[in-house]
Amino acid sequence: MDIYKEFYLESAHWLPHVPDGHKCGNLHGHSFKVILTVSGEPDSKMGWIVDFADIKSVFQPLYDQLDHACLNHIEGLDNPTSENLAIWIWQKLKPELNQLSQIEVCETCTSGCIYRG
Ligand SMILES: Nc1nc2c(c(=O)[nH]1)N=C([C@H](O)[C@H](O)COP(=O)(O)OP(=O)(O)OP(=O)(O)O)CN2
Ligand SMILES: [Zn+2]
Repeated sequence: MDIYKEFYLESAHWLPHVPDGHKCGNLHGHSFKVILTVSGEPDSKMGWIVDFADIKSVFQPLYDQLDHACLNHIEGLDNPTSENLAIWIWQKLKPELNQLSQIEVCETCTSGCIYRG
């Protein structure tokens, strides 16, 4: 079974490797949506896989780093595509949240990526 928790980040970025004239080479902002999926079987007594609040707690330090920040200035995010952001979050979160199975990063309402490690 899968459960998920959504987070919303207001962050700025630019993409340093796009060709001259590409709009994403300019500093701009997104309301990023990050969806963390955790998989497993519900505990027989609690009836849940993990408390949603525990997912929130473990993501909070990363949220604090990413929200209202320029992503390019964060170590490891000098090229902050959706793909690289998903990998960055995975690498930081997986050791703390063993049942993490998927990270979805949406840059806009129509664009995003899904990473499963
Ligand atoms: N594979 C990827 N492609 C692009 C990424 C990315 O992270 N991975 N990022 C961008 C830009 O950050 C851009 O801001 C978002 O892209 P896009 O979907 O083109 O944004 P628009 O709102 O302009 O989309 P429209 O549907 O054209 O309005 C670019 N590509
Ligand atoms: Zn962008």
